Amino acid sequence: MSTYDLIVIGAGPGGYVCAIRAAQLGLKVACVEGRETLGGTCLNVGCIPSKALLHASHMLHETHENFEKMGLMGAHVEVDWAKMLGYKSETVGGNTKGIEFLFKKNKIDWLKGWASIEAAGKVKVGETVYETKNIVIASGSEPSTLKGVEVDNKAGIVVDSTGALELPKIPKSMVVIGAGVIGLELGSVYARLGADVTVVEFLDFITPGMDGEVQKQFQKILTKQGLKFVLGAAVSGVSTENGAAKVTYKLRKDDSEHTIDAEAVLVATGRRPYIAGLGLDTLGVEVTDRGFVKIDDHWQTSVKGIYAIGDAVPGPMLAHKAEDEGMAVAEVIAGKHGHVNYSVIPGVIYTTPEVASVGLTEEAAKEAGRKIKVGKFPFMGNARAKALFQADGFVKLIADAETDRVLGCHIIGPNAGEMIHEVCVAMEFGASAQDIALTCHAHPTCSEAVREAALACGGGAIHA
Ligand SMILES: NC(=O)c1ccc[n+]([C@@H]2O[C@H](COP(=O)([O-])OP(=O)(O)OC[C@H]3O[C@@H](n4cnc5c(N)ncnc54)[C@H](O)[C@@H]3O)[C@@H](O)[C@H]2O)c1
Repeated sequence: MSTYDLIVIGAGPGGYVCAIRAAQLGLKVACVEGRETLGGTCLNVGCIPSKALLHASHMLHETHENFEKMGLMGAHVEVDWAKMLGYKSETVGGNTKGIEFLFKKNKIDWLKGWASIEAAGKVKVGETVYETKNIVIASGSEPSTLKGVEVDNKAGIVVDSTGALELPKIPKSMVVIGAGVIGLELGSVYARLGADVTVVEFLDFITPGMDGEVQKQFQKILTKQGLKFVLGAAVSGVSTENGAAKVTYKLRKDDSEHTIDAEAVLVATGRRPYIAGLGLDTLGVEVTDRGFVKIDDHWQTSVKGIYAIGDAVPGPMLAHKAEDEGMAVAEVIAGKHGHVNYSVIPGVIYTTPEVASVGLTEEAAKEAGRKIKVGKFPFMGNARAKALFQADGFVKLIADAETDRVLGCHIIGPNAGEMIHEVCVAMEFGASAQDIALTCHAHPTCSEAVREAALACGGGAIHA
């Protein structure tokens, strides 16, 4: 059997991107994937299917809430759930097939099955042991479990993010446990589809790690959209009876116990690395106390020739962070320089409006003792956002008080997930807020709000 230069374990965004880049650099590459289709969590049961449902439910919301305001009259649009799920599956299928095509084009062997590592240089799939010079672990993550809560995606009552993508019906009521990215994206899907959604969150605020002002405004916007929030509440158990669920939680402020009944419960309390079965213990690959694979500056684990990237290693669990690491580690293995700028990794919540951020929050900057300027601009002053009925948010740009260098940006607004990239590029180039302010922005666009926030870091925004 021929020897590979690289075997990548896992064909999610980290793994498949790593395999493609390594093949482009002339390496002989195989990628092991046990799922029926390539693309990992992101394409199969994560980013992509959820975006299809977010889009469809947003369209529904537009017909119900905004069409009449624009003079678009007519019959009330109804949901055909089976058809909507079909659209979601087609979106997924088109993308996973695309990766298969890219593998063929780049002459990457797809080793079908679940891998374990016998030793450095030996990967076992089924009964076959493959020889390779290098191994990259890109095995991703899985939903974490919660004590007292049993997820059963098949039954479709208490589900995790995977089960929430194909509930048997649109529930009349839903409890979402955890006000993180998954809980709020999928919670807003079902709220728009007509469910009465209550989000129960352990902390006293939503979206931990985000800018404080963004958290508050985002919660207000979601509340206006019909989501209810119970904050400072620890869920201690969920029971099911007669096709419905009862969620028990304790308020942290007074330890009082409460319950909520719901037709469906989404458990969205985080994800954990998926590395069971790889045989890392036997190999002596070190892991952190939270179960992430330990790596050095070149993504190499404690065992030479075995690398790890993506959700399996510490850092934000984001597909694009995994992709960047995948490309970088392929470069390193090919003897070149791989680089990831961890201070410029955007984060996006794909609700409507979207929430996007990059770099330092105001709180983190202050905690680090940095002197900063904050330039804020509300979308109320942006003509385009107003025409889209999405003017409730703002752009907040953070710059160094002395050098004016851009340190971070936080946006709630229409297509914030697209807009954030102008700031990412600016940060990569070490730009100042003035550089953004002096850059001509097309009118009328939502991106003008980014320029206005940059102007607000200096002489002042024009339309504020
Ligand atoms: N758009 C995106 O970029 C995107 C989309 C989906 C997932 N992801 C990533 O996937 C990972 C998992 O997402 P997530 O939303 O599940 O996790 P998360 O860590 O973002 O949020 C989980 C929330 O659950 C709360 N929680 C934990 N235990 C609780 C309890 N007993 N009762 C009440 N609340 C409790 C936590 O305080 C936290 O706010 C994240 O790293 C996220 O960034 C990203």
